[in-house]
Amino acid sequence: MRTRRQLSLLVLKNSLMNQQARTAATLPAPPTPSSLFFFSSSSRRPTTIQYTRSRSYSSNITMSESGSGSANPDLDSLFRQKRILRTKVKKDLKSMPSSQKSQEDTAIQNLVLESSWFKSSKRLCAYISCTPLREVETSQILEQILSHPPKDQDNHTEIKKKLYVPRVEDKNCHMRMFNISSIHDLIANSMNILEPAPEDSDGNQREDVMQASDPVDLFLLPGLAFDKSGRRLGRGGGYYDTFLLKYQALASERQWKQPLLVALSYSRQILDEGVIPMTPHDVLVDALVTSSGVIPISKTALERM
Ligand SMILES: Nc1nc2c(c(=O)[nH]1)N(C=O)[C@@H](CNc1ccc(C(=O)N[C@@H](CCC(=O)O)C(=O)O)cc1)CN2
Ligand SMILES: Nc1ncnc2c1ncn2[C@@H]1O[C@H](COP(=O)(O)OP(=O)(O)OP(=O)(O)O)[C@@H](O)[C@H]1O
Repeated sequence: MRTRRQLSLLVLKNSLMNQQARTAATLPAPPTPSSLFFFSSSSRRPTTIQYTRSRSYSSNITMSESGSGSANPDLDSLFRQKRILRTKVKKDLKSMPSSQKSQEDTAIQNLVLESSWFKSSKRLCAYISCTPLREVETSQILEQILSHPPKDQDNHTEIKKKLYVPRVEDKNCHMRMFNISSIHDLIANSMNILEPAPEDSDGNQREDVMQASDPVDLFLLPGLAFDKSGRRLGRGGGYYDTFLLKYQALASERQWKQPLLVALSYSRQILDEGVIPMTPHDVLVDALVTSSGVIPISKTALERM
């Protein structure tokens, strides 16, 4: 089995290969290292980071020990900066007044439920919000999807949406998304997050989204912090980035439209550009939903939202 470090180097290699195949438009000019307060000003090794606006973030890190496959201090430093930022954001979320939290939870979910891109979605992957993690709630959205299909303006019942939710398979960034049709399909895992068992109560295998014959059109993503360039800081497991890269590759292979990646965020989770450190496997989101409104970021989002 590969170690996390080997996996990361593999992803870096794939990412560099993918970069050649993609048409990448340029992100806004990156801030200078001195303006990134989480970036060390004493980096001892040469690091060139190219900011690309492709569906996944690709950074080209010049390794001073090229080809050695040994530790990369620049990458280590970025992961360290991510850990520091996670601690800071978690502390800030803990201090969020519960009245503000519930006001934002309701506003964000209503924005999603009332949006055309949500209403028109047929198959979606969403997270099951976990209260101790202080994530934006998804309970109202999930309830709406799983209970009664919404009615459109002419009072026609829309086609019931197909919902896939995450299940962590192991500690090696491996997560799957299974189809559920009821909230009762979920059980709490060791991290106290509700997730589906791979088999239903009749012993039938649930559909894994990677095996589905039709494309997912929408992902509702959790995260600890985001910026208006689409950068997303997760909880550090690498689960979502790994999954999204695999799903994007599957969609390309099958010539499907790429899914819209929408992250749900409290206002305080939106950080200034340049503050969120990016590592090679990070996938950019297409849009953010905050209590103040939807923020489309990518060209895809501007076209579809
Ligand atoms: N609701 C929800 N489901 C999800 C995710 C998520 O972020 N939110 N995941 C997204 O990947 C996957 C699970 N990954 C997770 C990774 C870390 C932690 C967690 O509890 N982290 C602690 C710190 C633990 C530690 O430091 O060892 C924390 O964040 O406080 C939870 C889920 C799949 N399901
Ligand atoms: N110094 C390091 N060098 C290489 N890989 C590392 C290093 N530190 C952490 N990792 C790996 O990177 C992955 C975490 O990536 P990252 O911190 O970008 O996750 P995330 O984007 O916050 O999480 P997610 O994708 O689940 O939302 C983990 O698999 C971890 O083992």
